[in-house]
Amino acid sequence: MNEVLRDAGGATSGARIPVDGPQEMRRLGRALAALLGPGDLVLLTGELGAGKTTLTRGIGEGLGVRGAVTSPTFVIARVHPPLGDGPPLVHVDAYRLHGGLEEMEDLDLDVTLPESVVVVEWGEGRVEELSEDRLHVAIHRTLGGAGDGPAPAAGDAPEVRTVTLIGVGERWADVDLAGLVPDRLG
Ligand SMILES: Nc1ncnc2c1ncn2[C@@H]1O[C@H](COP(=O)(O)OP(=O)(O)OP(=O)(O)O)[C@@H](O)[C@H]1O
Ligand SMILES: [Mg+2]
Repeated sequence: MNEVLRDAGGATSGARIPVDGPQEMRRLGRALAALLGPGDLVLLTGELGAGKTTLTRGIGEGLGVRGAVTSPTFVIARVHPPLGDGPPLVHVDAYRLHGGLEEMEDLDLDVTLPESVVVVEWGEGRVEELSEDRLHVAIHRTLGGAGDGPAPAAGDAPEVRTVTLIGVGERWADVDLAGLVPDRLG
């Protein structure tokens, strides 16, 4: 079951969603894409290999953009143009974005951020100033239900992840993040 998170002020909304395997992570991305529009900023956090790019791949599929989303290893940002009339997806790997926001603005993308959906891996603490409204998505590995144990060693533990979504700002105040259900893969 998804857990609803809400702060007293009401300007922050959130949810905690269990995700069982990479396929389901993609399907969650597809479902999330249905909530996203031009100007939206999504910040992804989670340790190496947590599933940030996998989630972004699903977002790209859900938005209907050109090109499969892959790890932007050799570039800081990649623009995926829309195939239909939706927004482009700008996928940023901020891991090496040491100059922070200015460097991001200097990337000389051929789309503007207000017309795009911008998804930033490792974005927390680096690009918040791009928008007052933003969606923080944190991916944690969990040992089948036992919340706070050490991260399981690769290969020998249940591949369950927990995705925590926190919407910051008015944009997200009334969005039903807890209602997100991983989409079917078509
Ligand atoms: N929910 C999940 N459960 C199990 N495995 C997953 C899940 N999501 C993704 N994976 C797998 O974990 C591996 C790493 O995923 P991915 O590249 O998306 O991580 P990442 O967070 O982007 O890593 P990096 O920090 O290197 O950018 C992939 O093999 C992917 O299939
Ligand atoms: Mg990645």
